[in-house]
Amino acid sequence: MANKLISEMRLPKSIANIFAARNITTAKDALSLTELELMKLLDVELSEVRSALALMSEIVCPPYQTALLLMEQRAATEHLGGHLPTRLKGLDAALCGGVPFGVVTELVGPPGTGKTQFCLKLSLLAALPAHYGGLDGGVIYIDVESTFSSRRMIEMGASSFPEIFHSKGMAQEMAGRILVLQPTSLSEFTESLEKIKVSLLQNQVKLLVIDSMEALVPGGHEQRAPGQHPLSWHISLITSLAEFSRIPIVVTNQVRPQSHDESCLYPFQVQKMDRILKDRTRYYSHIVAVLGFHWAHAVTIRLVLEAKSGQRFMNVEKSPTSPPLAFSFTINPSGISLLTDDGTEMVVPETCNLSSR
Ligand SMILES: Nc1ncnc2c1ncn2[C@@H]1O[C@H](COP(=O)(O)OP(=O)(O)OP(=O)(O)O)[C@@H](O)[C@H]1O
Repeated sequence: MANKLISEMRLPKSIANIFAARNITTAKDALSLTELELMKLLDVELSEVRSALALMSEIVCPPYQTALLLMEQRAATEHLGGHLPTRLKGLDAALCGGVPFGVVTELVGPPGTGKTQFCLKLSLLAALPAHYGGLDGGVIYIDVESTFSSRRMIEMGASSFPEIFHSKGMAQEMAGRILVLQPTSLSEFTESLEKIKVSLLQNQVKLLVIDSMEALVPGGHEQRAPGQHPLSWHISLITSLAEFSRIPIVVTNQVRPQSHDESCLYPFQVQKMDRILKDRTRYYSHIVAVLGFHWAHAVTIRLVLEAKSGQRFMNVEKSPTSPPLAFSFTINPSGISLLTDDGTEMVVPETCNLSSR
């Protein structure tokens, strides 16, 4: 902005010409001099200098917004916002209604903890007719690990919404709204993403699932220079897709420790749970998201799924609306169920302290 040309600022011609004659061509050139210096240099009255500077400042300053204006804008675009309710009462309360539109939500955890089960249920909920609380839309499910199971999804539907799934043709209709892509390589994944903007519009997509990103880059946890990660382009595209389409984007991943030192391990990687409970902050403080810092910052909500001693936990590890909370859950024919709607607040002051590493 400061490099804007004075000749394009519609100053009175007389003073604009003097600036040009003194070789003061940009707003930056003029605004870095004092009023007195300008008076001397341009040989004009103080009042003329002041009005020229005022006009330039107005043009080059980024526009400010009041909190009231921001609130009004938010209210006006509320219909573009919103949430996909997960139907897990405590989690929806923590997330102010469910998985938010327009941002990336990450599910992380080791194999078998329920990430895919959660994604299948969310897909079903997005495809469900609006009068049953769904989004009545299409879903694009990028199934990198080939773990998508339509049979399991219909089982979840029939157990959770028997009135819909037992009526003739509804299971087929719901399943028909979910487009499954199974890229087998990073280049196929790249191709799918390149075409996705059009598919989102054509199929009235209300949810995009990627299960999982990390599976695309073996050794993706290795530390690389910023911008050198093989998924850098994909990460930027996914965040911009979320903003552009205003739909929820859910991505599954794994997290790994940066070192083999046990103090840097994630709770699910530590054998003795009591050690974690004693010093939970220590374990959480060293998390490094498997796709690195670029990804860590691209994610607005991170839910960590873990299983220990036969018990499963879902932790709200990063959220703009909730403190770190832990919910215990089970997986049953209808999908994921919370054992209690009240989450346990976790004392994890350094949970989001990824960048400090
Ligand atoms: N019908 C069902 N009833 C109860 N539990 C089930 C059912 N189907 C699957 N599960 C449970 O779901 C778990 C698998 O979850 P899921 O496939 O979501 O794991 P994941 O975290 O996605 O793993 P990965 O990273 O390997 O893909 C299994 O441990 C199994 O116990």
